[in-house]
Amino acid sequence: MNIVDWNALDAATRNALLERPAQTQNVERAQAVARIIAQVGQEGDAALKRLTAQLDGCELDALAVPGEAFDAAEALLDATLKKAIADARTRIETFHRAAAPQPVRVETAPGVLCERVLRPVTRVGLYVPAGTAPLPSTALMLGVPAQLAGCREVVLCTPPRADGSVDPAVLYAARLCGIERVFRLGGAQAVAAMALGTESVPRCDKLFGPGNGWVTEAKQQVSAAPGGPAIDMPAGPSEVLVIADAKADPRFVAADLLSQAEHGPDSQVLLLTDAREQADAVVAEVERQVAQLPRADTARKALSASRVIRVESLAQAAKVSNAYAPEHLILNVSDPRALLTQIDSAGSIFLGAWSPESVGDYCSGTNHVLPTYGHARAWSGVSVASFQKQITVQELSGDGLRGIGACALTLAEAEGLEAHAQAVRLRLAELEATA
Ligand SMILES: NC(=O)c1ccc[n+]([C@@H]2O[C@H](COP(=O)([O-])OP(=O)(O)OC[C@H]3O[C@@H](n4cnc5c(N)ncnc54)[C@H](O)[C@@H]3O)[C@@H](O)[C@H]2O)c1
Ligand SMILES: N[C@H](CO)Cc1c[nH]c[nH+]1
Ligand SMILES: [Zn+2]
Repeated sequence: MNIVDWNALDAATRNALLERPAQTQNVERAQAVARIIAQVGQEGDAALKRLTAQLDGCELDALAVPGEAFDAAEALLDATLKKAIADARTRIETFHRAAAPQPVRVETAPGVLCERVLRPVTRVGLYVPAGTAPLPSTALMLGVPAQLAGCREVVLCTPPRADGSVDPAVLYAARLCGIERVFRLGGAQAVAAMALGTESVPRCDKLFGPGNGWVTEAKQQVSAAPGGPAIDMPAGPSEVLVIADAKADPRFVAADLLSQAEHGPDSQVLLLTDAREQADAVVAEVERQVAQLPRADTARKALSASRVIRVESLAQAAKVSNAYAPEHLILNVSDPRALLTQIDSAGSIFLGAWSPESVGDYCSGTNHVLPTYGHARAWSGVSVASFQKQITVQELSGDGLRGIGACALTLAEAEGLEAHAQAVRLRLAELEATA
């Protein structure tokens, strides 16, 4: 890990430094994903089975996980893990319920009632990654808000293991969220199946979930197609940016950086510090800790695109962080609340020494499906609102229309839209005649 001084760099080098490794457009991958989507569209289940054999090394008779596999998964898991999944689920539900949008009902003028009602997206498709490692926590992060929103049909896809089975913890977490329609599908083919529908997999209105470059590319392609499903956001390879001052414990900082580096070779981790010794200490500590990780090779690949940047002040660190817009931001500084006021863009923020990013991944209660690639500049993480439509409603009494009708007439006439004006004028005349 090289250490660089932000203030010694020219503008072009600074920009290059804040680019994601996976951001450069991968034309070959985009074309391969387009071919996968086309195959699924043309051949349905037959293409899904062939692609699963090719890409996941798994021959499948049926794509759906059989009902008895859920019971078997529950029996197989040890009690401590089941309790951890259930406890995490409870906290995720507590936060998401509290943060859920509320209906609105307000009179904007006498006799003019405006409302917002909430309706679930009817049929949603969830993707739970399992390439590098199965992520049952992601099943909770998607399943809980889908359940709270009241989505009527929820299907979940996750890559199968070579023997055709699915990680039992994923099945257990899915069932805790009321999901029993699980398909043994991964990558772009899973996304294509949920977007287009096949003999087995229902076509979904909106797709959710993180994944590797194949999954993210596929989500973007299917949502861009005419009539394609909506997607939650581009939630690609994990990222963390840590801002640490001289007081931060370099062991904690290094561990936090490595926690996201171990996700995949194209993950990216950054450290910004205003303390020269802190940068040196963290680099040394990362070297020490990475060697002890089972996923040392993966983490080392991610570290090759990592950044350690010295800044002149924490205020400058906040500006650099805002420009990068990280998925996760850790403020490991003496007064994190003060620094928080200077942060504009991040998926999720962790304050102080005792808030490792890992707790957000699993069990503090916030959602871990978050925008990457800098999309945190404009997107938010998954929430109950992501699974809902917010529909506005208005109801006017005769007096209400009398009160605001002239305003509508003036604006319609100014826009030259006579039929708009007429729809108001006719009613005003009728009210006049019957008064
Ligand atoms: N942003 C977020 O909120 C968030 C949350 C959790 C995980 N993540 C990220 O999700 C990703 C999970 O990736 P993963 O690989 O572990 O699992 P994954 O399930 O996303 O991908 C595995 C699938 O990729 C497909 N695939 C692999 N190589 C392929 C190839 N050469 N051609 C076509 N398809 C291929 C296979 O079908 C396989 O089933 C990681 O990058 C992790 O950082 C992000
Ligand atoms: N850090 C990931 C989101 O970028 C989520 C996750 C799941 N399990 C562990 N981590
Ligand atoms: Zn993680």
